Amino acid sequence: MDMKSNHGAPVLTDPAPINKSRLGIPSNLLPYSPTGAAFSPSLHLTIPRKKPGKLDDVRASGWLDAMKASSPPRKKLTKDFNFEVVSDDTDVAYRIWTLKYPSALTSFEQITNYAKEKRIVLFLDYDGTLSPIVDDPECAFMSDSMRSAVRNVVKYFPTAIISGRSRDKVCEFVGLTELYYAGSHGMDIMGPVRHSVSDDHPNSIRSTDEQGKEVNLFQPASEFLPMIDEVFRSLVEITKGIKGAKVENNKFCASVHYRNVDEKVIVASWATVAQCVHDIIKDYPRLRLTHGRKVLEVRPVIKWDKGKAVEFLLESLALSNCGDVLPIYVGDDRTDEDAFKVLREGNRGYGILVSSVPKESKAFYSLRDPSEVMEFLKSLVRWKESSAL
Ligand SMILES: O=P(O)(O)OC[C@H]1O[C@H](O[C@H]2O[C@H](CO)[C@@H](O)[C@H](O)[C@H]2O)[C@H](O)[C@@H](O)[C@@H]1O
Repeated sequence: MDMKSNHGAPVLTDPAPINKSRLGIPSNLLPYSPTGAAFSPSLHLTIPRKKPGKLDDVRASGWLDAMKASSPPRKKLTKDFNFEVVSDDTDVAYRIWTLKYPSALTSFEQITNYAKEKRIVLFLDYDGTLSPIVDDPECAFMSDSMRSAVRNVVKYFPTAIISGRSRDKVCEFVGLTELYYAGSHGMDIMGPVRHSVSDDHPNSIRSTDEQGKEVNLFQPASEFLPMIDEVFRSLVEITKGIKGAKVENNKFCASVHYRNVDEKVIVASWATVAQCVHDIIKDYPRLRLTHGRKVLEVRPVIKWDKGKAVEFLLESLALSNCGDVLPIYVGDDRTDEDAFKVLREGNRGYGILVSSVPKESKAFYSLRDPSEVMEFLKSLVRWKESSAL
């Protein structure tokens, strides 16, 4: 992989927002959907207008549709996949879906057959993958059994956790030192030191980890730190009257959670959250919005994402461009699709989507939930141990 052309300088895209948008909405305010996730245009909310025309901004730009789509109703899910099933038949729909995205557990032999003679590198998302989704983001703890599964897998396979959270926060949740961490959707990578071109990048600095080990800290969006901080504070201020809304500082991005906001409460609905975020970021053409699971994420307009982070880490580990390397990425969210895409399009490895409902994805395989992720990690360890005998 050519680090100079691919990673050396994350290029800032054109900050000029006007005339590139549909409906005259600045491009940074359009829902960012690199994978073409389906947003239903027919979803409709009855919401009183704050100011004439105002809520039309977020509705027309698709924000509300995308917010709805972050937890789609059963009917919609089955309709998206053209399943002629009634809404209660989610299990049937799921089983049909797994024809396209087979379970990584039932396909385990197929995966390991392919992995024979190859070095597996593991990339794991955190929320919804290693820890179950919970109402309070501060309480998304990883179970001890999951921690022990990760600790064991790390003994055999180079492993990195790539999260939307701040790197410090995800390190604190995971509490293991033997692996690599990338926070802020890959915009804050603490990886191994390697005397390669990536180490010479201005956004790359030598540092030491908590154990005093020399590491390479790569922060391609470092110049955005003051801006994100300012926006974080404005978002806290503007949403403080919205019951259930919560703003999280993820260092190089800010996340506005609406999981606990009542979707239909007239005075403080999802539409109000969307409008508040819109009102703040419309003045920041160098920031854009992405959608996660009941969360709006404000992040810099740079060409950097979890997919780039995977490529960067493979390069740092000197495992890029090696025919005998099999990267496996396990994740549950839209932002993980960037990594699935990199693996699929480069024909390099497998994405595994964690989902208990049918979803379109660039992944190859699926797992239902974090407990299946744990089972998969344990299976990898058993396989490795038995093949070493
Ligand atoms: O890339 P990830 O590690 O999956 O992080 C993505 C976001 O995860 C967190 O939010 C999600 O999980 C919360 C806890 O289960 C849940 O309450 C929330 O609704 C989910 O969106 C995290 O809080 C965000 O900052 C991350 O960006």
